[in-house]
Amino acid sequence: MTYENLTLHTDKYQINMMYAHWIHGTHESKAVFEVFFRKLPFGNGYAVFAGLQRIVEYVNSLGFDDDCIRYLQEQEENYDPRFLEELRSFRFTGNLSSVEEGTIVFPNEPLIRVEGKIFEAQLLETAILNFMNFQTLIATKASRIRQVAPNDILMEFGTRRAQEADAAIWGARAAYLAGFDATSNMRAGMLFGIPSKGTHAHSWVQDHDSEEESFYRFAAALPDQVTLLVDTYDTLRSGVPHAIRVAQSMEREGKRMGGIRLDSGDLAYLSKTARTMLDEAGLNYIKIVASNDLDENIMFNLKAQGAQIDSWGVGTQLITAADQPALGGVYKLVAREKEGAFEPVIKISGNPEKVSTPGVKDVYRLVSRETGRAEADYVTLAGEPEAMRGEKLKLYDKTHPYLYKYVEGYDAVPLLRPIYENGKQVYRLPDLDQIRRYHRQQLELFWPEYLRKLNPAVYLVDISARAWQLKMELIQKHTV
Ligand SMILES: Nc1ncnc2c1ncn2[C@@H]1O[C@H](COP(=O)(O)OP(=O)(O)OP(=O)(O)O)[C@@H](O)[C@H]1O
Ligand SMILES: O=P(O)(O)OC[C@H]1O[C@H](OP(=O)(O)OP(=O)(O)O)[C@H](O)[C@@H]1O
Ligand SMILES: O=C(O)c1cccnc1
Repeated sequence: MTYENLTLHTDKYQINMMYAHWIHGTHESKAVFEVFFRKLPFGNGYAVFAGLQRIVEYVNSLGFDDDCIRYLQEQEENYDPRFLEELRSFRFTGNLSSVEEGTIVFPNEPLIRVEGKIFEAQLLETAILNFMNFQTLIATKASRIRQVAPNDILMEFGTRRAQEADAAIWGARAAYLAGFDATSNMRAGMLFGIPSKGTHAHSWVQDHDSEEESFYRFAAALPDQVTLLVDTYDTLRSGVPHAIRVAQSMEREGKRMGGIRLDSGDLAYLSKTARTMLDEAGLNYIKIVASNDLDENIMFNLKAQGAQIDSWGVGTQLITAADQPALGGVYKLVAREKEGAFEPVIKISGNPEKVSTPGVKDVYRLVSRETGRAEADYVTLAGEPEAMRGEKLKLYDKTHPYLYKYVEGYDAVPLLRPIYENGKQVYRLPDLDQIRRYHRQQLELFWPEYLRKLNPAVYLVDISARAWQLKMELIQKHTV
């Protein structure tokens, strides 16, 4: 059963709302939705935005074909056949702006803005959140892992534990854009141009009469930079000595072994002892690769213990974002068309964090000209001129308004880029290596205090006085 069309990759309630709009003749009226998340994952100080390429591919491929129409007809007898006929000509004709992949992002700022016919904008919610939430989560996890091993080789090994095939390949891509060096997934390598890397499994060793024979045969087949897994029987008594013998015999043929891999036991002790054994045998060029349920915390600990690990294979914990398996990004209506103009709308909640910020918004990163570092992100109503003109701004902490700071002498970098205008794609998707470079530049914009893994400083995301005023007015309007 393969069916690639993603048009019905949405919740039924979206189609029901589309239908109800169609019934009442309001389906062509315009609306604006914004995507944001409220809380950073993993206790991290920032998130790494990802998912845009998938969103663009999805929007470009939208189309209700015969199978979709037939299914909708069968599923819901209320749907008028004329509505279903109209779906056949459905395509996205609106505007979509988004933060670029690899951008460092924070809670409560617009990351994607969709402006279009309500009929169209409503359908997109589920898929956009699905792609953005997952990929941003994995990119953020990968970025944390990169932080603890800034100079080592990082390999993504997660496919066998991923939540199915799409998660494996898009997760591999997210990991790469946030700083991993390679993936073991060949399809992700082929589709996205990610370097692929691999060693061998225990089965290779088990499938031979002896470990040593298995090493010789593997090295003979793949002499160029071969990495041997040394923990099948006894790492220090058998695996490492056998690998050393094979490496020495390779040297006699003018070849060099790439590495050994440790996949169990005390990785600090084993790597240090293996390093000494390799060095004493004159094989200091052989790298040590580690794997086994690694994450940024274990890696940090291993480094603190002086582990001699050059290269890390990280699977389950990364690809499943095991310590926080979902990012809570949301897609909220911020304005609707009324009598030909956009009217801001709000969602009130007993939980102050869940009260939405009404109105069509922009977001700027205020980068100090003096230090080259980001001072704050500034969320405005669309078109507010002060930040764009570089005027002195007073930024408040909205929970504790007595806390404020002035910023001036900054460049206001708009974070939302036009991706679609009137349904036409106006953004050229960068290639993955450009995104990786851009992500590295993004990291350099931030003081290390915001980037540290544990208890990072909270970066200021401020909303303009006008946006705040509008929010207060709408809260009052709806609560009296
Ligand atoms: N020195 C260390 N300090 C902290 N954690 C470590 C250290 N060495 C290994 N670990 C981690 O401890 C966890 C448990 O390893 P465990 O001992 O269960 O593996 P194992 O039993 O040796 O191997 P396996 O069960 O996969 O064959 C793994 O996540 C591993 O990465
Ligand atoms: O541990 P992860 O971070 O997910 O990395 C991938 C793991 O997959 C492989 O073994 P597999 O899990 O298939 O078998 P094992 O647990 O017996 O080593 C590999 O040896 C790693 O241990
Ligand atoms: O190449 C490897 O060593 C590898 C790949 C996937 C999972 N575990 C290990």
